[in-house]
Amino acid sequence: MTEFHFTLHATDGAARTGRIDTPRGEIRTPAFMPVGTAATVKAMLPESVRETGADILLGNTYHLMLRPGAERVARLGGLHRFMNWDRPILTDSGGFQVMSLAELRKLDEDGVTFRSHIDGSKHRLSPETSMEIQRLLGSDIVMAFDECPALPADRERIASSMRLSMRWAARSRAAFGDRPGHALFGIQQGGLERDLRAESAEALREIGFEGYAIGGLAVGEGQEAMFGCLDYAPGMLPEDKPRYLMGVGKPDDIVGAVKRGVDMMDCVLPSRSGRTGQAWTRRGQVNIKNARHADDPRPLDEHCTCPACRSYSRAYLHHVFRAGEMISGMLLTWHNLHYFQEIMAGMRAAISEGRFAAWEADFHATRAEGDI
Ligand SMILES: Nc1cc(CSc2ncc[nH]2)c2nc(N)[nH]c(=O)c2c1
Ligand SMILES: [Zn+2]
Repeated sequence: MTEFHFTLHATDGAARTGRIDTPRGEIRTPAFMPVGTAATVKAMLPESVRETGADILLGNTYHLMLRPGAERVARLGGLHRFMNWDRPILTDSGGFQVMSLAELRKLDEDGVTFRSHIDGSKHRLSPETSMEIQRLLGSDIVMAFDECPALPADRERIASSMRLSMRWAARSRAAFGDRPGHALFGIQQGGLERDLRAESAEALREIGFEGYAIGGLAVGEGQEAMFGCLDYAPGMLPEDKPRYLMGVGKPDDIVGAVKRGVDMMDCVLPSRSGRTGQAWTRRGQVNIKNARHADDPRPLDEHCTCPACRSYSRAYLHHVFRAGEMISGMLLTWHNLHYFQEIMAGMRAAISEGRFAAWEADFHATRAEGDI
């Protein structure tokens, strides 16, 4: 049985490239993880997600515990079997989604009680129940149960929330048990406060995890503040373990995060914006619903090798979006996920060849501002 093991191959400044070996396959870092919230990457078949270059995808404890239920998924063979994805899966621990989606939630030292946004039924999440749910799902990378304070928040609120999350991190570690080949990641909190970020990193290092996430960012602070925090936060975490920045982001967020030492990221952006007609390309964004594309015979991006760009015109994509046809969301999601993976592959190669700065300069130079 292959253990869970991270190997660093090369660094270029603070940027790193490497590989995570897991029993279900390798994860090439820096890695972008598509989000499969309800056991599906929306509008994509799993084999298509793999074709875009993804090594790992995300699932959600919150959504799956409510529907179809973690016990049911376990009875049916676990999440990999259930959704026909046999490579690594990372599941978030649920606390973040409760605070952003559930109704009537009550937070206390032990955990959080909430009502389902689907049918109003009452549920409880704690470090212990989150670990049990993620075990039932069978995910390869389990996230510690944390609390992510909504910003803006004052320093005292951020400090007390972070310290609660650190107590929950210790309980998550204890409840996770001994699961060879599986990983538990701790989540650093502390908002934009450097000293609180350091306190959190030290607390997590004391407990010991197979990987470390940077939480509490991409919650409305803006790119400048996020990068300011990423100028020091990744370096506070053990350098021989993967660093996962949660919920990020737009292409230029991703490039800036990798530049600052982040190894893994996830975001709903490429899939969600694909369904709304927003295409991300190396020359900037294309809003395919815009009338200017109605007669355009060119592909979204003439350099792109994805199915949408190989075989369809902007005029066609414009038409099927305007007509509300399902193929519209499929093709743009595929293109966006393909493009995001192309960015990751480009950065992995550039870092391993010591030319990240040149790659980054070219990345920014070709991105015309606004719609193209
Ligand atoms: N910005 C952001 C995003 C997410 C969701 S990541 C995700 N889950 C499922 C899909 N994507 C976070 N999750 C946790 N547990 N903690 C955080 O601080 C946090 C911060
Ligand atoms: Zn394409």
